[in-house]
Parts: sequence; structure tokens; C-alpha cells
Amino acid sequence: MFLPAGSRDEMGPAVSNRFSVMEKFRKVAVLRGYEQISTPVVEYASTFTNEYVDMKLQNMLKWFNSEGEIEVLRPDWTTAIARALSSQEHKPQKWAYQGSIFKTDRPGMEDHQAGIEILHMPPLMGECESLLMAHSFLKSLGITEYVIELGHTELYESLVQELDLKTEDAERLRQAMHDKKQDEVYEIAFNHGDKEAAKELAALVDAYGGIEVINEYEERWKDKKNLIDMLAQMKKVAQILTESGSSDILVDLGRVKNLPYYSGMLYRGFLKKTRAVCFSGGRYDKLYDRYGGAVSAAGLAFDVDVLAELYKDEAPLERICIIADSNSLVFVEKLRQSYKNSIVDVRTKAADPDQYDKIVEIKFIDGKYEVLEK
Ligand SMILES: N[C@@H](Cc1c[nH]c[nH+]1)C(=O)O
Repeated sequence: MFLPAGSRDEMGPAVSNRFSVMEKFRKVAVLRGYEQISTPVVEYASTFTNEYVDMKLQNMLKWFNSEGEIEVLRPDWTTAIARALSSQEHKPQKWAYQGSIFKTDRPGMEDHQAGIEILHMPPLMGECESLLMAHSFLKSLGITEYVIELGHTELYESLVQELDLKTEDAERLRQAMHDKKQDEVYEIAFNHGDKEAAKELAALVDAYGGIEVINEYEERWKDKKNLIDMLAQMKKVAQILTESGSSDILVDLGRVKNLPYYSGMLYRGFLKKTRAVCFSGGRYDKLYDRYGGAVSAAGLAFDVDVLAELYKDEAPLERICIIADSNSLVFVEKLRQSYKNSIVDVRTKAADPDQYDKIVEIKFIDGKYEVLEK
């Protein structure tokens, strides 16, 4: 009530767990050498809808400003950061950020993200650092039961290039591939190419599983050098992650990009228990073409809302309630010093004992304040 559809209030643990997740993220990012970056929540729509980014205006929260230009609430951090960094010197950079993104094509409209962007690093360094950072961060939250899924946009894109597709059919094919509708993939590809190309694309729908899928495809594509190189990249990243003790790895060679700007390896983290996606990212060098190009860029964003739902404080603080009144407040403020590293809540009435580990009452006896345990 009194809120636009999709907006919501949050209270208690839903909020505090989110802040705890964000604090942990910041700590891990700082210790891995990331600098913090923040961009405004209001941007021009054209930052996200221009031909290099190509996000859909219909999914953005938008309005006209007084000059008649369309402004939006930030729908994507990665693009906003690319805009903010466009005039920066080309030297290795690692940025970390946290905050909301707004999209109307999902329930809730506002998502809380924490993410990293790694620029001007040699190939594979960005992908590996993104995923190793994800491993450290999830570990710091006590999350070990997750699966990393690796993909590569250019596998599908290079096969599709061989077809003669109009924009609309290209979109239909991408959707069918995304939904893993093999018959539809075959049909669209066959109608716009030949039997061979259609068979290859349809087979890609099933190219999902452990690292052995890459081995199979190395054999299958042994004459396609560009595809073999991409598989080698995926294999190398998988090997580095495995040797670093990271989580289980799956590959999906038929994965299509979920954001238009990706142009290389893609990765996602799934929680084993719920299958929820807890992070997602990839390589996106071409996004920088708008700003002069020749930039190596990779990164990922964590879904803070998904992580906050799982959050458990491993060493909860002792909770103490002091029952006092306005006369004893000065005394109570001093008394706090003796409860270092505890949550000290001052109330005026006996509080719910279930909420506290200890309740003490301040009484004025014989001219001085006494602390009585209850
Ligand atoms: N911006 C992407 C995540 C990402 C960060 N860097 C690269 N990709 C998303 O919202 O899914």
C-alpha cells in the first residue's frame, strides 16, 4: 500500500544481513587490491541504449528531464563504470562497487549488487581474478556449496555467423538456444543455412556438463582453429580454478550471452541447494569501443539479495539489555565500556528475555546507581 508496484520496504534481518554481506565484500575486495568506485543512480538512457551497449529502454525506469532527454535509474553497473572510466589512462585497474540496479523486467525492480571490474589486464587474468575473487568472497560468507558454470559467447556467435539471419530470426534463435529448445534451434538454423550448420548448433544445446565436454568438442572441432582457441581458454581457467581449490565446475558451450555487451568467456555461480544464481559476469572488451576501444575488460556482479538470504553470522555478539531511565543515562553510557564487543540495548521496561543473553537493571539505591542482574 502507498508504494508503486514492485517497490518494497524491508526490515530487520533482511536489511542487516544485506549490510553484513556488503561489509564482507568490501573487506575481501580491499584485501585483493581493489579500489572502490561509485556512479550516480540517475544516468542518461543513451549511456545504456547506444549501439555498443544495446540494452532495452523498455526494461528501464525512465522519465524525461526538463530538456526533453530521457533519464533512467541505473540498470547496469558495468556500463555506468565504463562511462565513468572512459577517459582514464590505459593501465591495469581493479574496481569494486556496491549498490542497486533497477530493471522493470523482473519482480521487485530493485536488485542489490556488489561487483568488480578488471581493466587493461592480459587475457584470462580478468576472468581468473573474477572467479578467484568470487571464491574468496563466498568462502568468507561460509558458502562452499556452489557450482561455477563456464561458457563462451563467441562459440555460438561464430557458428551463427555462418547463417544468413535477419535481426528478428537472430533473436528467435538466441532465445531458443537460451531456452535449450533443440528442435526450434535446428529448424531456425536449417531454414537459414544448411543441414550441417543446423546440426552443429542443435548439438550445442546438449554441450553441457563436466570438463569432459570440452575434450569432446576439441575432437569434434579439431579443424576449427578459432573455436579450439576458445575451448583452450575455458580449459585453462577451469584448471586454474580447480588447482586453487575453487568449487565444482560445469561448462555450457551453448550458453548465449545474457547481456548484449559480452564478447568472450561467460561465467555464473549457482547455489547447489536452490539453483539460484549468486554471481554472473564475463569478458566485455567491446563495450569500450564506444570510448575509443582497445580495452581488455572482465568482471562479475554478485546478487547480494541471494547471498543475504543465506547469511549466517558465525560469531553472533552477546546481546545485553540494560533497563534504565532518563536519570540513569549518564551512568549507563559509562557502563557500556564494560561490555566491549557486545550489543548493548538500553530500554526503559523489562524486555523480552528471548531477545537477550543477559538483562540488567539500573537501580538508584542509597544515593548511587547499582547494576542488578535479572
Ligand atoms: N553487469 C553484469 C555483471 C558484470 C560485471 N562485470 C561484467 N559483468 C550484470 O549485471 O549481470
